[in-house]
Formats: sequence, structure tokens, C-alpha cells
Amino acid sequence: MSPLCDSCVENINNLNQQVSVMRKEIKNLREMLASAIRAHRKHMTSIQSAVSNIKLCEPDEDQTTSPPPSLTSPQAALEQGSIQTVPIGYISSCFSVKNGTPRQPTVCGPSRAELRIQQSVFNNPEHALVGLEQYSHVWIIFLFHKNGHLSYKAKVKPPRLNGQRVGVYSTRSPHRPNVLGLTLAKLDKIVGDTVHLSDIDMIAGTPVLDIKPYIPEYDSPQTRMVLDSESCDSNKDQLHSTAVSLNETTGKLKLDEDSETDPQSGLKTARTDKEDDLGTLLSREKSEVDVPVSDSRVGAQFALPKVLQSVLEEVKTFVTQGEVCQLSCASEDQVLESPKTKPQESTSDRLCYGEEAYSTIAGWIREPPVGSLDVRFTPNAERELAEFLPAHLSGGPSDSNRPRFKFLQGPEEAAAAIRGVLSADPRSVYRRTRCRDRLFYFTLDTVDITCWFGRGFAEVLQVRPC
Ligand SMILES: C[S@@+](CC[C@H](N)C(=O)[O-])C[C@H]1O[C@@H](n2cnc3c(N)ncnc32)[C@H](O)[C@@H]1O
Repeated sequence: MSPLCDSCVENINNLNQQVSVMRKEIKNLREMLASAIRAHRKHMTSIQSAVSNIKLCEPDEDQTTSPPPSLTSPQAALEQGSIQTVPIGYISSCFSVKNGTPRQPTVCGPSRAELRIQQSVFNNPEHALVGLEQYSHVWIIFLFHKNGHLSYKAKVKPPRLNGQRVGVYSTRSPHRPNVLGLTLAKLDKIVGDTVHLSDIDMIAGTPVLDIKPYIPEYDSPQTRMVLDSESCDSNKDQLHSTAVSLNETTGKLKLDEDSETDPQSGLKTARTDKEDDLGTLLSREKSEVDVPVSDSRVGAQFALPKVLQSVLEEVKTFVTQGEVCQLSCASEDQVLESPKTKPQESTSDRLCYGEEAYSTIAGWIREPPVGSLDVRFTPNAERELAEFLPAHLSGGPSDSNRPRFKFLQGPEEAAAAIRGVLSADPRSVYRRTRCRDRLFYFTLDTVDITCWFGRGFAEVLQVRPC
């Protein structure tokens, strides 16, 4: 065997040195691993001893036959109000960051999202969606996963209140103890295990905990009230037809003796002081009254005598206040309470909607101190936006280099979404007051948008693909 040349010897020596350095590093790593395992074992032992020291609650008297749940069981945790949440899916939406995401779903209609139900929750996720297609809107319950648990305060400053502080529970602030969000989204379609939504205010990656159908009859007091009054209308009609009926031959109005005993009306079974007043009024008129009748058919115009007018006025008041509804809808064994009188508040603080008193909201929601902004695009921004292709349009060969939306259906829809976001002034109060002149950036779908704000307007300067 020929002797090694000098350079080979040097190489071998170098390699030997490297091997010994690596051996040392491996030894160090082994030691670090061993100490990490020791620390982990110690930690586990202390958790186990803490768990075994926990004293179980005494079972309730009626539960003596079944063993008390262990505190570590999911049932016990649930009874304590703590649950291990399992997202049913994650939002895939046209908003990638919080900045520029609509503050409420109504701000920006075309904001779209998809929610695929996880197979880990249901073996057949699509089965969980059967029937949901019959609804136009759904409640989405989700986690503000990008907000730290620690970043909440009892009072918050909603951007629309321009720096004023209110209790967190009087707002929809995303900074709240249990980081739960609630959005009423439009249900566009369901394809297999995926729900297609629009009108959303959630960023991409948001974990969704639940979906529930929106049912105005349950969820909207105004609809409830309309329904109530509709069902009451029949009672009201009954009241009219029983209390006031027209004798077509004589042209006389008759107050019907049996009206109070009509089992359908419920009036007799559920009486209140006010109804007694009404009853008294009615009983005063339990006789035929001559009235001039211009037309004896339904919908006729009557010149009613004064007392009868006052009866009808009273009925109208009852109906408007929803009291007749409450009378007619209450079952016999229900004790009727007079409608809750709400604490007096200044009308500037609250606004009433619908037929009033059923649904009130803080005045600043409808009339915030921060007005909405005019939104305009520079000609350059308009040109840039027009370059984008709709999500599902396959363009020609010349379009291969053009940017494409992932969710939005075209430049017009994108422009509408941008207008929606900007007209609601998405800046924080700090930015609005302290850094007025700074450029504002946000992302929508596959578009990076640059704009600036002036007095009463926002202008889009640049629209670039992300
Ligand atoms: C004011 S919250 C209202 C959300 C919901 N409609 C509600 O009332 O509970 C909407 C804002 O929350 C922020 N946001 C959306 N998704 C989020 C998430 N996953 N984590 C943290 N913040 C989020 C965005 O900045 C968005 O503008």
C-alpha cells in the first residue's frame, strides 16, 4: 500500500477533529435531553399528586346511587362551566389580517368565506349540514383566536364611539374574557361538507365552534312582535267582531254578549286590570247602537259614537302595547305580569325600533359620533383593480399573467367591498386622532390596498396583488 500524501493526512486529521467536536455536541444534547425528561417526569408527578389531593364534592342526595363524577371528567368540567372546545372547522375568508376586516358583517356585503366541517368532529361532516340549506342566514359562533386572553378590560373604547369608554358587555368588542364572537352570516350554498358564506367579519383561520340557523321568529324581537300582533290581529279581529258586529239589515252595530266567553280569545281566562277597564267599557255598550253606515260591507267607514270610539281607541292602545298579545297568548295557569317597565333613560341614549319597547339599542350604534366616509379611487387604483380576474373565471391565454381573486366575483364586487370597509372608517381611534396623515394598508382577498384618509373621505391609492 502506498503511503498517504501530506494533503490526505491533513484532511483525515481535520475530519477526525470534526468528528470529535460532533461527539461532544451529541453528548451535550444527550445530557440536555435527559434533564428535560427528568423535569417533565417531575412535573407529571406533581400534577398527579395535585389531582389525587383534590377532594371530590359530596354527591347530591338524589345522586347517591351513581358515583360522583371525577373532577377531571369532561362532565364535571362542563358542570363547572369549562369545556375543551373543539372547532368544527376553520374559516377560509377574504380577510387575512384584522386590519381592514369589517367590524360587523353588515359593513361589507360581498365579504365571502368558506367553512369546511372537520372530519375529526363527525365521521360524515356533510350529514351534519343536512337541512341547513333551507335557511338564508346562519349564526356563526367563533373564537377571536388572534386576541390574547390577557388583553381584555371591563371598559373598552369602541372605534365608533371615538374614544369614549363603555362596559365591554355593552359592545361587540373582540377583546373579551372568553374571546367568543358571534356573527350573523348569509348562507350562500352548501357543497358537501363545506358551507359557503358571505357578509362575514372573521379573518382567515378563525376557529368556528358552532353554526346555528337564524330563525327570525326566535331571534328577532321585532319579528316576534309582528308575529305576536298577527296572532293578536286574529284576536283583535275577534275582539272587533265579537265586541262590535254589524247588523247588515238594520245598519246597526251590535256589541255581542258572548264576546267575553269566546274560548279562542283567551280574554276571559287571562284578565288584567287594564282588561277589566276594557271590559267595563265594553259592558257599558252591550246594547245596539244606531250609527250612520255608509257601506255595510267589510272595510266600511263608520262614524262611530263617542263611547264606542273610546272603546276602540282603548283596544288600539292595548294592541299597540302588545298587551292583548300577552293576554291571548298566555295559558290559563300563567300568571300575567304587567309589561316590564323599563328604567327611564334619556331618549338620546337609546333608540326604539319597530313598534317600540320590544327592542332597544344604544343610541350610538345608529348615530355614532363618527360619521361614515365617502370613498373614492384614484384613476390608477381603478385601473389596477380592473386587472383582477374573478375567482371562477377561466380567462384566455393573454390573461395568464393577470392577478386573480380567490373569493370575490370580480372588480365591481371588490370595489363594493373596499367601499364598505373604508366608509365605516376601519382606523383605530389612535390612528384616527394621532396619525391622520399616515397611509393605511389592508388586505382583501388577494389584493393589497393602500389608501389615505382626509376630512370625511378615504381615497384608495394603490391596488396590488398580494
Ligand atoms: C368587532 S368584532 C365583531 C365580531 C362579531 N360580529 C361579534 O359581534 O362578536 C369584528 C372584528 O374582530 C376582528 N377579528 C375577526 N376575526 C378575528 C379573529 N379570529 N381573532 C381576532 N380578531 C378577529 C376583526 O378586526 C374584525 O373587524
